[in-house]
Amino acid sequence: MSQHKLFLLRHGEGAWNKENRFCSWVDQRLSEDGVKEAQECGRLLKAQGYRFDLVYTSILSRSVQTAWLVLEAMGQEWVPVVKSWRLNERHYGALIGLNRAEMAAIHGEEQVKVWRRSYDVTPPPIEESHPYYFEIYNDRRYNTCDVPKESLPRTESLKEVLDRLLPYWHNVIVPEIKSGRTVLISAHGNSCRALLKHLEGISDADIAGVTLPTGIPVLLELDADLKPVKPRELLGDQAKIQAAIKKVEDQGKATPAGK
Ligand SMILES: O=C(O)[C@@H](COP(=O)(O)O)OP(=O)(O)O
Repeated sequence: MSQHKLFLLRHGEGAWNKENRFCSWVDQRLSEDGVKEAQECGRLLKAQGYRFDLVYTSILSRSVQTAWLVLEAMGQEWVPVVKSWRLNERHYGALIGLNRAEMAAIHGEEQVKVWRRSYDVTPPPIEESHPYYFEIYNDRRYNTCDVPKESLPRTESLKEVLDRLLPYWHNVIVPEIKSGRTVLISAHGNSCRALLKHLEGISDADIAGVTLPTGIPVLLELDADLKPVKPRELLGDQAKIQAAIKKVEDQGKATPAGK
């Protein structure tokens, strides 16, 4: 029997989603379309009568901004928003800032798919010579983490995302859900995929086929042990959602659709 509703949300479109660049730990704000997606998401959730008690975000602006816009559109601005680096997007290492289509043209679409969607393949780490290294690690938000800055990742597979996310899930989020609070997690494509893998028991192979579009809320209905009682539901116009998923998948093609 469904005891709890949990909502996962990949933030609205960010500036680098539009440019088809791996954004990861670079702090980009939402694009104009991303702002609209987040507001639309809030309007949809309000129209369907949902109410949140707590919102969790990463410490990247695009997920925080999305949470604010959703709550504003729902008229629930008072709801607490709690942030943790453990919900950050996957650290894409040396791939950060690179264009996916250009990478596919150089390394092949299959390699780009392996980097983006496989469970346990780790891209090369980011080095100090990388153009975004100091922008990331000199940012004072990374002084606030529950691990020393030196221990923060320099690259991650999806498995490593799950490894750093699960302690936060179990110790911080689970007790709130079990105490009856309705939680929204406003995070990222891969941090949400990692959590979905855990909650739904998706195999290492099958997680490669799971892609989340921006700004679309995912509803999970969970039993008392936080096991899903039915398939996840992506809320909204299903034809538009399928088109949005295809658009994200096609970002890894050498010549993305529309070019
Ligand atoms: O890091 C990024 O560029 C995207 C994910 O990229 P892909 O795994 O889809 O390539 O993360 P998000 O926009 O959810 O923060």
